[in-house]
Amino acid sequence: MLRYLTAGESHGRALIATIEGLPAHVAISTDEISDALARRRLGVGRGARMKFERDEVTLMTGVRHGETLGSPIAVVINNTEWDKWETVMSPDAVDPEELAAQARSAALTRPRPGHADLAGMQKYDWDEARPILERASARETAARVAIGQIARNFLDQAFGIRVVSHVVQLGAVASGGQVRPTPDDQAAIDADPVRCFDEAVADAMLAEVEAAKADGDTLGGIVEVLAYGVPAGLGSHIQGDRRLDARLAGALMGIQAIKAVAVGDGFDMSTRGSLAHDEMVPSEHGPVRLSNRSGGTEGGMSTGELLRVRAIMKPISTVPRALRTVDVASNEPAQAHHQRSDVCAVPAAGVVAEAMVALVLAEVALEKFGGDSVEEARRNYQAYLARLAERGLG
Ligand SMILES: Cc1cc2nc3c(=O)[nH]c(=O)nc-3n(C[C@H](O)[C@H](O)[C@H](O)COP(=O)(O)O)c2cc1C
Ligand SMILES: C=C(O[C@@H]1CC(C(=O)O)=C[C@@H](OP(=O)(O)O)[C@H]1O)C(=O)O
Repeated sequence: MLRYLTAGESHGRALIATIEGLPAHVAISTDEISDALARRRLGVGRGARMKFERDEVTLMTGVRHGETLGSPIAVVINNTEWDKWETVMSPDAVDPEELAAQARSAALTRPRPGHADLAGMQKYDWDEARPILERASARETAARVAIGQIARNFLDQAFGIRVVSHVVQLGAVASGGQVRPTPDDQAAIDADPVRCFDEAVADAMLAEVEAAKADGDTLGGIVEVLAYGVPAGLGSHIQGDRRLDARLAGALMGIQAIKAVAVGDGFDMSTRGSLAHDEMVPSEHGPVRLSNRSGGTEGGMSTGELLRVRAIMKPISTVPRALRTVDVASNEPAQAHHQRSDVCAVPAAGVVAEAMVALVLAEVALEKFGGDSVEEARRNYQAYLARLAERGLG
């Protein structure tokens, strides 16, 4: 069983992620995790914080001499800005006068539309938004990307499964969707300021971000994650919560600001059956599908075709042209708090989505193949492939 959790506040001392259930001998290094975290900072449209803050990674437990031990892994990402927040975010009680002297400690009583602020203040009994926004912030996604990288290495080393993402829509500018990168294109995608692989629209997407910025507005979009090398038979039809499509959707919807997920042709599938399904014909290796509209899952199981999922991100909630809200201290109309913010984080959301897809795939692959070492997982996987071939089904 694969289990993972993150902890940490946006301006706290550190983010922490733990993951348990990965086998022994997954090759992983601190540098690889740091590189993954650097990728999450990519993309035009991110705010000032991306420039001055660094992700300082320490692999605390579960890894020795570049290999996982099979024991719980704990990763810490230190917040390099901690000295500025030490009083405001102190775990222990602080001198009230010292706290009041800090501009950062001002009570946030004007909840920002689109954020967790108001619902969190209602639910957790707080008079201001700081105790809520600190954990609701997508700063937390750094912790997921860190453990997602270990899951990625496991998938690649045991099964040759590789994940890549690209931006397919930014604001009103959409790629035709037919230009699909492979994992070998990752460097080229990351080099593009909007992480778009479709040269025909990349410049227009960039212009869309600049226009939103000039207007004091923010921008949403759509990312697509592709997983290559996924064998048929991961996930299951036998219970809703075991379905691969349901687990992918849950994991992607669990990312801040993701408001819809489409598996395969997703929202375009409400048409005729003859236009929606993937016909099969015989081949010397068994049945092959003539198309992949399903996006690589049928009946909650992987089909062996390219896994293709999309996540729809809403525009950044903190809009520079501040939105109307209510000051809950006075119940008077007010403008929402705004200090700084990303204009667009869709390119970064793609990197987070890759991590979540990798974690789900690692989970279902371990359910199917088990294994306490990478070698054992690989052997079990190869035995399964051999059995499919023996039956003329793969
Ligand atoms: C990578 C990433 C960066 C984000 N950066 C910001 C930001 O700078 N400002 C902001 O208002 N929201 C940002 N968000 C979105 C908020 O975290 C999110 O909208 C908020 O927590 C409310 O959650 P919900 O949108 O899922 O309801 C970001 C989201 C992601 C995935
Ligand atoms: C720090 C990160 O993202 C933050 C996510 C975020 C939000 O509200 O989600 C708001 C911004 O932070 P702040 O409110 O402090 O300016 C982003 O910078 C990060 O991704 O590492």
